Amino acid sequence: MLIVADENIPLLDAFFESFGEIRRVPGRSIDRATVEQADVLLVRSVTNVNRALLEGSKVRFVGTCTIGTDHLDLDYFQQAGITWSSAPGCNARGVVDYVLGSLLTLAEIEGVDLTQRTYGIVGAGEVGGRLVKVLKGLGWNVRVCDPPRQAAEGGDYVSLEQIIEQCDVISLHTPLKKHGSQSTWHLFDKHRLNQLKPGTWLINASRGPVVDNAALRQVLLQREDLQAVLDVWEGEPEVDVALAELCVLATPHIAGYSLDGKQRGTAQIYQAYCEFIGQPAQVSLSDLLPAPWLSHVTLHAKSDPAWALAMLCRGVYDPRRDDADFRRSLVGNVSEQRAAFDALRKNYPARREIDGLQVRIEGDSPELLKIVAALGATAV
Ligand SMILES: NC(=O)c1ccc[n+]([C@@H]2O[C@H](COP(=O)([O-])OP(=O)(O)OC[C@H]3O[C@@H](n4cnc5c(N)ncnc54)[C@H](O)[C@@H]3O)[C@@H](O)[C@H]2O)c1
Ligand SMILES: O=C(O)[C@H](O)[C@H](O)COP(=O)(O)O
Repeated sequence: MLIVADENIPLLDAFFESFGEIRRVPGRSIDRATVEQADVLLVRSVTNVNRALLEGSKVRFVGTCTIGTDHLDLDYFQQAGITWSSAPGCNARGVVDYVLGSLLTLAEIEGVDLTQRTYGIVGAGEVGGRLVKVLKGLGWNVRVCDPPRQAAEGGDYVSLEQIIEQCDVISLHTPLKKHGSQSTWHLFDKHRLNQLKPGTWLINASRGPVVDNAALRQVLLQREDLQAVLDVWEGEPEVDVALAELCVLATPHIAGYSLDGKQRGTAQIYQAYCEFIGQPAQVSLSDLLPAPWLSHVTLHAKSDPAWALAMLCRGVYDPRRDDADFRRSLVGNVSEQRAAFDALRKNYPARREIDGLQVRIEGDSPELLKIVAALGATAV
């Protein structure tokens, strides 16, 4: 049996070698000829998997080791009888950590107290839902917009217009949907961007086209009060360099790139494949994932809560390094810039997740305990 896999998928041997031959290919080079003889195709988000790629091939199972599925033609899979799976939630924690790090950076630059801001989360699924829990756990003021969930479940949601009117910080966590009533293509278009409250911070770690990038560049040029953080770009790996230069933080689609999240993605696809072939899963991620790089921290009860929050988050992950690496790569011609975008992602340092921390508080501090609990870390 032949498994064709994106070379950037971690732990391929550990999870898949018992099933057959694994052929590793750069994700953007996977083409008809590469997959023709494959039984199984394992991808990440950079490979468009559709009729043009698969028709005439032997592929019967497609796994994407990612949360997003906008690169998969699911209607075609159904017509062609191809089983598929994604990895829901696998790297959601990494994105939450990225947003927390971005907020800390913005607060430092702007001299703002994060506890005094109102946060608008657009899309409250695996990523947005976890982010809401962390922010509410910190006692911060949060509004949530998720029309599909609101229609299905009811609950305490607001409209996008209310988010724009009421929030100082807007963080986007919707899937990219190009068509239909819940389309998120250019959800933030020129009109909505112009309506942002003075001083709004806009964070996009969902998919590039959820924000009209050309419009955002124009609006940022006209309105110095707005601050943007972009992890995802229209047309990536090519980015609008002028837009990147206007952002407070600019990163090459690495918000979810924790080691834990990437390995979890492979593990989830392995489990889905075992179900597909009717075999019990025999390999477990817990036997493979290394212990956290930073595990035990002791805080004195008298330490300042804002300092403690920043120290705990940044001790594990600080997006400023990714921003600096990315900015250094924004030189040269377009093909050099595209190559640099992919190289930064391929050679990404092994980063861990904040909820792997174990925190001891020396003395009595309900405020610090609240922070530890909100971050999902363990108080010991
Ligand atoms: N930058 C990264 O590294 C990174 C990492 C993980 C995920 N992502 C992106 O983030 C997206 C969200 O991830 P998730 O795991 O939370 O997905 P999810 O499917 O669990 O949740 C998405 C939520 O968005 C809601 N939604 C859909 N249309 C909406 C709209 N028009 N307005 C408001 N809400 C809407 C859905 O109802 C759902 O609750 C993924 O689809 C992926 O594209 C990016
Ligand atoms: O959808 C996802 O899971 C994320 O966007 C993921 O981080 C994408 O990573 P890639 O597949 O591009 O390596």
